[in-house]
Amino acid sequence: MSNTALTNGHTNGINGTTQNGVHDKVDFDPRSYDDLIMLTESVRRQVDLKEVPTIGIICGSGLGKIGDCIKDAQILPFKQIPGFPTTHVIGHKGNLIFGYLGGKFVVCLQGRFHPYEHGMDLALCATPVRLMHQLGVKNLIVSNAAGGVNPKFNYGDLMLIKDHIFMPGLCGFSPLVGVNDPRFGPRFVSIHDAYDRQLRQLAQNVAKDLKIVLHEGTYVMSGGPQYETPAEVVFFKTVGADALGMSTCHEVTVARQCGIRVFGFSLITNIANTDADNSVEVTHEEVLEAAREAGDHACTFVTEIISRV
Ligand SMILES: O=P(O)(O)O[C@H]1O[C@H](CO)[C@@H](O)[C@H]1O
Ligand SMILES: Nc1nc2[nH]cnc2c(=O)[nH]1
Repeated sequence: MSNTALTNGHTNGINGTTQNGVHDKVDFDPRSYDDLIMLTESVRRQVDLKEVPTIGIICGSGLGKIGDCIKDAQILPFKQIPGFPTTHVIGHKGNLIFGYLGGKFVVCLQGRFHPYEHGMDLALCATPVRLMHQLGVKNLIVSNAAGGVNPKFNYGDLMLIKDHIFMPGLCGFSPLVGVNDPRFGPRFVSIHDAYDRQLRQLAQNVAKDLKIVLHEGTYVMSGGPQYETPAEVVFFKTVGADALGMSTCHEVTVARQCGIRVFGFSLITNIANTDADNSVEVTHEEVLEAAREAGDHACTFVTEIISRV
């Protein structure tokens, strides 16, 4: 089957009307397990699940090319998924894609929800990970565009995420706050091994074979949407950051709560400036341009990792 955009069972989202009897829930509560099950059932009804998708992918800003590489793709726009908000960030297409990559049946989020877009409702923004878990995902590949802090990093490099500093999470904005339904996973989640060691080793082997420069480092998620001041970049550098972004950590936290193994990588789209006397502007256009240039590269890397998982 060639790539197919699915238009049956249309719904307009959280507050939308539904057609074809697909979903009659008007309000979606991201902390309700029952709502998650309804969301999952709606997706199952709209897609022909040929196999259980055991691998999930989340595409970062401008990295939607990874989703475009999927074969026999069934494309479900976010607006057809009840409970999913819309994504407003340019470079995030807003599709849930099912199909084959690296010889495996995968589910891919071509676009993500950033907390700054949705009133810092991190549970809502991480709902796609809970959906993936319900669908059978065991391994999650998360990607993002990030500013490089480590002086060894260059524009266009890839960084494997070894660990993270989840700034909103440290300030009480965690997707796990609020009443916890134990069906989502434990109340207290150990996050010491968030980025799976075996998958990191596998990725290093892939990078070596493909002759790709792959750094390893710590990703910091700030709340955004503003980029960092030079003083903030120095602060993050001092506490151990190698790359800066505004996503990923909430998704990884939820993935770990439900027992999904995680592999994450950042594409270094700009070099973060530490000197207030040397004004260097960062723009989202620049971020997207870097991601566009690295699209094929990232796609080959992810495809090869998946084929070896
Ligand atoms: O993390 P992703 O989705 O790649 O997006 C990154 O790019 C945007 C800024 O240019 C921010 O949203 C930042 O988080
Ligand atoms: N916070 C943050 N996010 C980014 N996403 C891409 N580049 C950057 C950056 O420099 N800072």
